[in-house]
Order: sequence, then C-alpha cells, then structure tokens
Amino acid sequence: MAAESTPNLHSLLFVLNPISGDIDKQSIESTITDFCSQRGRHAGFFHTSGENDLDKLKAHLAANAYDAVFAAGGDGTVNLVGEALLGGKIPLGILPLGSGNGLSKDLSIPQDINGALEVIWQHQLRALDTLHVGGNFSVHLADLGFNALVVERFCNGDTRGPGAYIRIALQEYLSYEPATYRIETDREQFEGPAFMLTIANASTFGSNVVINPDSYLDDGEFELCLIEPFPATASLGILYHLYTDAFDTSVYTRRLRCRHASIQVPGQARVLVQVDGEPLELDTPVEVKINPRSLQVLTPASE
Ligand SMILES: Nc1ncnc2c1ncn2[C@@H]1O[C@H](COP(=O)(O)OP(=O)(O)OP(=O)(O)O)[C@@H](O)[C@H]1O
Repeated sequence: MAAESTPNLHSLLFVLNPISGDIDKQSIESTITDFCSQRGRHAGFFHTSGENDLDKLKAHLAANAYDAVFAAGGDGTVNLVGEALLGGKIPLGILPLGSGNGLSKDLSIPQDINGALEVIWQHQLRALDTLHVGGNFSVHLADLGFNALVVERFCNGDTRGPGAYIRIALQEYLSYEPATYRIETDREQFEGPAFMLTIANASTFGSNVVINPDSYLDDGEFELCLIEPFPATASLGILYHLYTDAFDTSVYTRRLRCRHASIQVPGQARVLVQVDGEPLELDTPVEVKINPRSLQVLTPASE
C-alpha cells in the first residue's frame, strides 16, 4: 500500500456535523481547539447545515488556505469533505463522530478523539481510489437492495446511532422481496436476484460487517459483492461469515472485481441506492466507475 510522509500540518479545518452519531458536539469543539492550540496548531471550524453543504464548503476552501481538512462526523461527512477535496493536494483527515464511521475503521484510525487527532503529528499520506456511482461521489461503500432500504428508513427516522439501525433491519427483514439485477462489468456479466448488492471500494461497514475482505482502497479496482436470496435458516450462518472475514465461503455470496460496471434492475427506471450512508434515488442503469488514487488521506503512521 502506497504511503508517504507529509510536511507539518499547521492550519487545520474541522468540518463538524452537529447531528451525526447522536453525539453531543457542544464540548467537542473546545476539546479540539484546546488540543490543537496547546500543541501549536490552529483549528478552524465549518459547521454543516444539511443544505447545500458541498457548494458552501468548496467556496470556503477556495477562500481560505488549510494544510488539512478533517471530517468530524460519520461516513456522510467524510463523503462531503472527500468530494470537496477530490483531485487536490490538501489531505482529508477523519475524526470519527458518526454512527458507524466505516471508512475510519477501514483505515485503522483511532475511534477516540485524542487518538484520532494524534494523526496530525504521526501520519502517513495515502492516495485512495474513489468511485462515481450514478454520477455521485463515493469513497467507502454503496449498495442496492436490503441495506439501502434500511439506510433510507434510518435516515428518515428520528434516532441515529447503531441501535436504531439494528431495530430497523430486524423490522424490514421479514417482509423484504429481493430484486433481480443485470450486471455488466469490464470483465463479466451476471443476471439474477440478490438480497443486496454492495459496490465496494472499501471492506467493512460501520457495523463491522466485512462485506469485501482482502480488498484495497488504492488498487485501481472495486468489487461488486452480492448476497443472493437465502432461506431464513441460513441467515445466522451468513451473518457469522460476514463477521469473520469469510464472505466468499457462503454458497449464497459472490464477488465481481472490476473497474467499470453497469447495473440494471429490469422493470425499474429508478432504484434506491445508498452511497456512503446517504439514500439516493438513481436512474437505471447505474453506471459505476473508479477514479484511481484521487483522494489524499491522512492515516495513522503505524497503519
Ligand atoms: N446541521 C444539520 N442538520 C441536519 N442534518 C445535517 C446537518 N449537517 C449534516 N446533516 C446531514 O447529516 C448526514 C450525514 O451524517 P453522517 O453520515 O456524518 O453521520 P451518521 O449517519 O450518524 O454516521 P455514519 O454515516 O458513520 O453511520 C447527511 O445526510 C447530512 O445532510
């Protein structure tokens, strides 16, 4: 995995999502400010509003110079900051303050605030691949099918946090009807029903489900991970495989590795897709392509 060291990072922007992860952010801003100023660094803040944040953040970055920009929130906030920094030299840092924090876990970023901030001093700089999913930026995981439905219900609900996600998944599971997918990649074709179809740049969901084991975020390829329809009696076995890095050992799973994919859902002109935790209605076919090594990211020096 490619890594290089960076010069000292002095001027830092923290993009703070006030609602992520059901975490009270009131004291966090002063914790970050104190931690940085006591160590000779300057911390500035950009608060997300949930409305037009990408344009506002891009305008802020065009008008102000920073050595690094930290996403202080969950995967949706990482997606926002990643898209704003895409193709540039300013690195993305992650302060995991969301419900799942999937990408931070994939990158072995400490989950506590002080540990994550230490990356300012001790880090490697990695250039990660990113994806375009139906024209939308993605750096972590996107999917169609069951999980996309659960994410949509979660985002429209009143409570965030992991407990709310599990409750909704259990409610939806019993009545879920898998769709059929027709997939064409630069290497192969697949047609058949699937319980869920994950478009994976990364490996692990915030829930610690390993949907795409032994994968790399900077190999110029992504994976389509399919869980095919399964009987209820197989569900515990599949869950066990997903929590033990054993995705490929189930008879109900398959992975397609590729650089480009076109996903059709016969009979549906639009389909629900979750992209880095955000539910979107996209036109079909959903075109997916990779943008190799397009995002600079700060990761722990020891990763
Ligand atoms: N001030 C705000 N008010 C309401 N919604 C906001 C605000 N700022 C950001 N958002 C919304 O927050 C969502 C992103 O949340 P984020 O993914 O960071 O946290 P999470 O969902 O709790 O964590 P994770 O994605 O890791 O599970 C986006 O839908 C964004 O529009």
